Amino acid sequence: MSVCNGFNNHQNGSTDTDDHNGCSYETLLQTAQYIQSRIPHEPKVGIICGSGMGAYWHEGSLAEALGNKVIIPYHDIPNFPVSTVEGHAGQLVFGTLSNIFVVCMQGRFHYYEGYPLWKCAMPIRVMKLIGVEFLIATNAAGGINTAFMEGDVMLIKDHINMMGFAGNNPLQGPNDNRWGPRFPPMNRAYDAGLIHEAKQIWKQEHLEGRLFDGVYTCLGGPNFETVAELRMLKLLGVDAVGMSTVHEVLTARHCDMTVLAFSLITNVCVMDYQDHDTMPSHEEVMDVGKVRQGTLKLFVEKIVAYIAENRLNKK
Ligand SMILES: O=P(O)(O)O[C@@H]1C[C@H](O)[C@@H](CO)O1
Ligand code: HPA
Repeated sequence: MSVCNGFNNHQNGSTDTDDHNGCSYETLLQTAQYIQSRIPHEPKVGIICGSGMGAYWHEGSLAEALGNKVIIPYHDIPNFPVSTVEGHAGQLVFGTLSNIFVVCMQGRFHYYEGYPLWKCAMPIRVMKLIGVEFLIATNAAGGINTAFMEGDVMLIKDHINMMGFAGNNPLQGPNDNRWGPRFPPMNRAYDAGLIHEAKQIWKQEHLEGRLFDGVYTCLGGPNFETVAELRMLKLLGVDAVGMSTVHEVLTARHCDMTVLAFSLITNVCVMDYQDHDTMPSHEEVMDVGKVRQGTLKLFVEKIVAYIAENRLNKK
């Protein structure tokens, strides 16, 4: 058995960050085989439940709503990282949603936790190996677009890979063609058809609140941004800023998954020096997530139903 460095695994407990391309295809096959031995079906849709969408085991979360659940804590999964963010449940939850078998990542991995980007995104490759074709990634983000208010939802139509500008990319290092090509295109990272359908669903279901689309960027965190940084991001065309998702989407597109992603705007970014009272906090992020999780749960459920009826087996 090849043991991969850099994981809090059962074998070595090490956190070596040098091994930047992480685990080999063969090692992740072992991870996938462990998971497959615990579940009754292949999930075709993977859902990342971020801070805005029940990363916590709150009653009423999407993961809790799955039928015939199989729950696998991350710490039981060979080669998997463990969640360290306050409140993140840290488990894969399998089960039925809209009559198909799906997997929810309840809690994700962030760069600021000390994990390199390839490791933050490694669960995407595991999802691929167990059968996932469609990824729905959700996150909490700060609203930079001045039209945005707390509680709004932004479908991600594109991203700016700020960390990539600095040479930090989950795909760096040797490329294994079994995952995907050395130079993957990213101009259609977010599926335009799914974005269109998601907007239709929001309207048809009369979901509560406002839905936008826009450009997301991920910074390394863990600090929230300075006023000058936010102003710079605004100039660059960023609508919402967070600390995740981009590296997951790069990894998912590299292995040819279809991606839909959205941000819950949990706070309006403080863009001027006169505002002495407003300060973002993780507590606020969790609170807004809790308030909005019922609506987002319904949203995702309907999107999954659409995928099941119209997109599965048609890729
Ligand atoms: O996991 P996501 O991207 O939803 O979480 C955001 C970014 C930080 O982890 C956290 C800040 O409160 O929320
Ligand atoms: N900045 C970065 N990440 C975030 C924010 C923010 O304002 N809100 C929630 N996640």
